[in-house]
Amino acid sequence: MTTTLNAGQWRGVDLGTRTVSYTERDAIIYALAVGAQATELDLVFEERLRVLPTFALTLAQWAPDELGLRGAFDMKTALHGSQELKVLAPMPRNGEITLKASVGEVWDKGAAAVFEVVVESEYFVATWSLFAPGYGGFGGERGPSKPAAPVGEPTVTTELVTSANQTALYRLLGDKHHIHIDPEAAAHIGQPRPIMHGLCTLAASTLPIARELGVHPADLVELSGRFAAPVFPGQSLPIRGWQTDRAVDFELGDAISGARVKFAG
Ligand SMILES: C/C=C/C(=O)SCCNC(=O)CCNC(=O)[C@H](O)C(C)(C)COP(=O)(O)OP(=O)(O)OC[C@H]1O[C@@H](n2cnc3c(N)ncnc32)[C@H](O)[C@@H]1OP(=O)(O)O
Repeated sequence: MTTTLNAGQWRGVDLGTRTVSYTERDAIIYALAVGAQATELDLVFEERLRVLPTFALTLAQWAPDELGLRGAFDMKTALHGSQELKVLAPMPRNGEITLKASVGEVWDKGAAAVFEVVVESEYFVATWSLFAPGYGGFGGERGPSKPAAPVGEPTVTTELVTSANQTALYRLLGDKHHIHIDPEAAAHIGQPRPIMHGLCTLAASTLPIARELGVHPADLVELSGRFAAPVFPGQSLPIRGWQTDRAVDFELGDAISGARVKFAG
């Protein structure tokens, strides 16, 4: 461990403000990386482009990375545990966004610490939860427990089909952690081969759900979910959802639990 602070002392630390820029090309590559089809012109054609709100999360990847770089946890063993996104306004097709990041709560799970990183902008507020084995035991609060399993039969059933090349494409948007591309780095966290980015899997799940509901995926206004088990590129997983109006509580196989997506309208 490279830090002199215990995990709990990172609570509330300011991680800085950055202005990031992107083009239509970035937003289209992102849409393809989370499973948009060539026929979904609103997602892949500059002239009709609507930016997927989850694209914002790739622009903010520097924030959880900044906490790791400052030495709060070992970036080679920490995993993305869960994510929340609240959309405040639609993203422009291109331009600049200013993002302000800070550490939220730090939960003490005994064998691990869970660090929350909160990113705020005029377009969205997002919270990353990073699961850091070996950093618990600092005498902090345990925080939220596992989400309750949904009750009753699902009202939305569909499937997430991932492709063998998906992480190789998704990483070009900014999350270049080696566990998603390098078998040696994956082996270091006990995985037989590179694993999907949690944010790619979570965002990709919202496209088949939107198709089932007959809504536009760019109308997403809320998204959250816990990464319960790794997903491998090329895997297909069932989505089981429970719909209330334009919101769906869902789980993705055994990989994402306690998830929720809500669309405007
Ligand atoms: C930089 C990396 C970027 C990435 O994108 S990585 C890819 C996406 N992420 C993943 O693939 C992670 C998949 N999830 C897992 O492999 C496992 O899931 C974990 C290793 C994260 C945890 O599993 P285990 O060590 O067996 O933990 P437990 O015994 O189930 O729970 C211990 C406490 O930790 C809380 N917890 C478990 N999982 C998570 C999570 N994903 N996010 C936040 N908290 C978590 C529980 O609730 C519980 O605490 P309570 O006893 O208080 O209930």
